[in-house]
Amino acid sequence: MSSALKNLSDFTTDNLPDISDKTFAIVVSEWNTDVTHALYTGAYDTLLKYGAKEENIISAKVPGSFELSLGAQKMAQQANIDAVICLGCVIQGETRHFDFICQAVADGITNVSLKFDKPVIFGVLTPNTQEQAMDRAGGKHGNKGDEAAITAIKMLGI
Ligand SMILES: Nc1c(NC[C@H](O)[C@H](O)[C@H](O)CO)[nH]c(=O)[nH]c1=O
Ligand SMILES: CC(=O)[C@@H](O)COP(=O)(O)O
Repeated sequence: MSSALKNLSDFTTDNLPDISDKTFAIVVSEWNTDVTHALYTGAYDTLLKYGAKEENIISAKVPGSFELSLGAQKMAQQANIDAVICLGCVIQGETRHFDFICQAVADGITNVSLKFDKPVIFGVLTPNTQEQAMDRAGGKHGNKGDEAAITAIKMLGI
C-alpha cells in the first residue's frame, strides 16, 4: 500500500513494550541531509514519546545510504545496543546506480539484523524526486523516521 494511502506517521500503539531501559542506535546517511535530518528528528522524537531515555539513544552518521549496512553492523555488534534504526534517502538519478544502492542497503541491513538477532530497521526512502522525499520526511505522507522508530519498538516486544 503506497504512503499516499497509508500515512507513515499513522500507526497503532497498542501494547507497546516498556523501552525505558532499552538502548537505540540511529545511523543516518549524510546524502540528501535536508531529508535525512527530518527523518532523524522524527525517529528521535518518536522514541522519546514512547518512553526511551535521551541518554539511551546513540547516533552516528555515514556518508551515504550504501554505508548504512556497515554503520548498522558497528552498532548492532555492541552488546548494550538493543535495536538499530537506519535512515537514508536514495533519489533516482539518470543511471542504474539507484538500483544498486537500494538493493545493497536493503540486503545489507537485513543481513545485519539476522546476524546479530536484533531489530535493524530499514528507514530508507527511495523516491523518484526530491518532492516525493519531502512528502515522506514530515510532509503530507508523514515521516518515515516515525515509522522506523515505532517499528523498532514493536520488534523489541516480540
Ligand atoms: N545518490 C545517492 C547516494 N549515493 C552515494 C552512495 O550511498 C555511497 O555513499 C557511494 O556510492 C560510495 O559508496 N547515497 C544516498 O544516500 N542517496 C543518494 O541519492
Ligand atoms: C542514486 C544515486 O547515486 C544518484 O544520485 C546518482 O545519480 P546518477 O544516476 O544520475 O549518476
